[in-house]
Amino acid sequence: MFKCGSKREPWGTEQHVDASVDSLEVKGIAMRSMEMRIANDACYRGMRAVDLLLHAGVSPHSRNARGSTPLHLAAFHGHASVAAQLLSRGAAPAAPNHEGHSPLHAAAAGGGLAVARLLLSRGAAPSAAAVRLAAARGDAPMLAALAAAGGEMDEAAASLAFAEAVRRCEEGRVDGALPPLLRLVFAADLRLLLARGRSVANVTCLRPEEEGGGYGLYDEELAALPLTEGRVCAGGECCAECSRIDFPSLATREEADLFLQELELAIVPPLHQFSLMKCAFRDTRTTLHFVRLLERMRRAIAHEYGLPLRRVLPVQSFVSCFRGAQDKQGGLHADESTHAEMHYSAVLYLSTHGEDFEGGTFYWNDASPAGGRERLAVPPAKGSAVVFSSGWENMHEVEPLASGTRFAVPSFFTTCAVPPELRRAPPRDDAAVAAELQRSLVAPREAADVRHLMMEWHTLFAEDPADRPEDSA
Ligand SMILES: O=C(O)CCC(=O)C(=O)O
Ligand SMILES: [Fe+2]
Repeated sequence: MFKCGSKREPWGTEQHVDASVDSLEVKGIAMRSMEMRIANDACYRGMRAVDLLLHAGVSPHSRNARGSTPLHLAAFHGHASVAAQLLSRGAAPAAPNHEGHSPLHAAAAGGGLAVARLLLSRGAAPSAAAVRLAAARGDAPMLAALAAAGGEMDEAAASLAFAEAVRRCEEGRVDGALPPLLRLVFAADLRLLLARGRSVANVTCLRPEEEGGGYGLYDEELAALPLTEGRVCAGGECCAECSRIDFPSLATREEADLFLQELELAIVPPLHQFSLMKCAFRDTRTTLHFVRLLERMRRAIAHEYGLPLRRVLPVQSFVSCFRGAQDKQGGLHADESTHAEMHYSAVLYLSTHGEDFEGGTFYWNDASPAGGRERLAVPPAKGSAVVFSSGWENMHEVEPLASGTRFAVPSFFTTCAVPPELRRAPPRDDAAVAAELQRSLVAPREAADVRHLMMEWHTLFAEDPADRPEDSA
């Protein structure tokens, strides 16, 4: 039986051999079948033997029982020179087999990057199925090659790639291949998020009239504070424009449900909060789900406010859980007023108003032009999020919970630089990034490790290596 290495061959080479035992005679060499011989030689002897066979008249279009061509087989086994030879002899770069799989699909399944690049350069289209195969294998270079040709990850592919990243972390395989994979997932997540839609309401930035004032105020005191146009953004570099953005689906329902399952076990009464720090001491899977969502919020903020990704740092993120009637949940406040370094906020909801709980609605609370205050309701829905500039223009409050359980993930970001005394040299390469992820996220030994991660985040999860800051925030 024909076997090529130890790889599983999804397009059925083995059946092919069983099905085509027709003897042929070429230049005195007895063979069971030409197709088999090409496939075999592609695997073991490479181009020279294939060259001889092709010269002897074997067709590069020959197919096995599943309709796979020699090009499919060369692609799966990563023989770029054989594939090039077959292509130069007229092999069709995109011909599907009986299952509809193209040679590129075979390359994506087998990890033959050079063949994949060759096929793409000959016009092979990167199908969603090929992208998903590469995603499931966590093959970042293959995913990058497919994306460069227009084959970007869809939601299923991004989740497969992330699941593979989680698996590697759980199995202790945190190496230089992991950061590029995570960066691809995070970039896909932002693209997919924006495709799911959002609605933006621009608002005039507001700050306290009195310089240095306006901090630590709540409720009536805050409502009465004299304000003027502009941002404070103490110590940071914020965008000059302010807004509030509704994302109907910052997390998909499946993601929200998965995360929620974990949280329901982790946040048991009387606990009603769960921070990333506590999360990192719980288990790798929950931590990484948290990190993926937090990074999506960070990228959404950088994108919406036109800020370089390296300037947006997470300062705090936690899951809040309120159960049953609560007299007071969140009075009127502005996030930047409560903590000066909070410049951008995001609140992701994991529960739905009217289904999982009653009350608990989020309200914008603005001074009305006619005097007094006016409120605008944002009823939480599973997977939805509000993202906003944290200044005095975006005062908000949360209505007391009447019944049910309400999970939310309030997250706060700063544009302040990391204080010089806490800065570390940015990691030199992806192996160093991986080592840092292992130390501060996958297997932290003390809370300080996770705390430090927040400050290093922007260097570990930069858009690309060139975006890693040399000496600043
Ligand atoms: O849970 C919410 O809806 C908002 C929470 C909030 O405003 C905050 O934590 O600052
Ligand atoms: Fe808030």
